[in-house]
Amino acid sequence: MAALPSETPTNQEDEKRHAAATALRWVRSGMVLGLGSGSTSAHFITLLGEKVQAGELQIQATATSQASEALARQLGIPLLEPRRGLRFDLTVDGADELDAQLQLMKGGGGALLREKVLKTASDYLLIIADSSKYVAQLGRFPLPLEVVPFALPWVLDAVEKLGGAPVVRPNQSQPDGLYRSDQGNLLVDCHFKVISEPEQLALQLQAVPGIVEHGLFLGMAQAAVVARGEQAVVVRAGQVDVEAEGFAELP
Ligand SMILES: O=C(CO)[C@H](O)[C@H](O)COP(=O)(O)O
Repeated sequence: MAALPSETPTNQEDEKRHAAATALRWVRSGMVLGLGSGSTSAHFITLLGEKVQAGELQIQATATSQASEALARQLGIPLLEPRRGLRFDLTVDGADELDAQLQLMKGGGGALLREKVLKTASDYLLIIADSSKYVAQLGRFPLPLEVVPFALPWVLDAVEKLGGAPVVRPNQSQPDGLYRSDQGNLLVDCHFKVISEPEQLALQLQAVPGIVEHGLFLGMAQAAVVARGEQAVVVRAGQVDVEAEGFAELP
């Protein structure tokens, strides 16, 4: 795995904010943006909102979750509803894990379905992450699945056969004690420990009826900004560049 610069003691939240601030260099006035979900994306949306309020950026956006949409609305970011033909110049989103080949694990915040929908309608996916997310191999973080409630028992059986220990995501504030996605579906977190063949696993999961989407995002991201200590590095498949003037140009 291509190495990040050596670690200096830092706060994870500072790294998230630093990655989000660096990602602003990708944004140009006139762009239509996809807004990701989770705490790193929330930093990005907040910083973006400040630029919009200051009149420094004119952009429009669609969010990947109700939470991100509410934050963007509160900050005065012009929002677009889903419609046919809508495309995004750039989507900026977090990840639970990423490797040097830009294989991603996403969905820790439960928004993987909308995240994949927006990514598929985007010309460019930029991932923003703190250094803890950069891994040699995917799988330590449990792989999230969005699952139709009726199909749950058979999905659990199928995941077990594939070698992952499935856990239905809890939410104690719900009457049934279970977490629901923005679509009203359940989330199942699959503990594989190591995912040695992500492409094969993705195909196997796609073949299980009732799994609406899985959290493996393979071959989808163009670049990632990973913050470590005071530095932000840009990861493109197989390559790590320490922050440098001009790296942020879109291809
Ligand atoms: O995939 C996601 C939500 O579905 C998030 O991007 C992922 O969970 C990272 O979250 P955070 O930035 O809070 O660490």
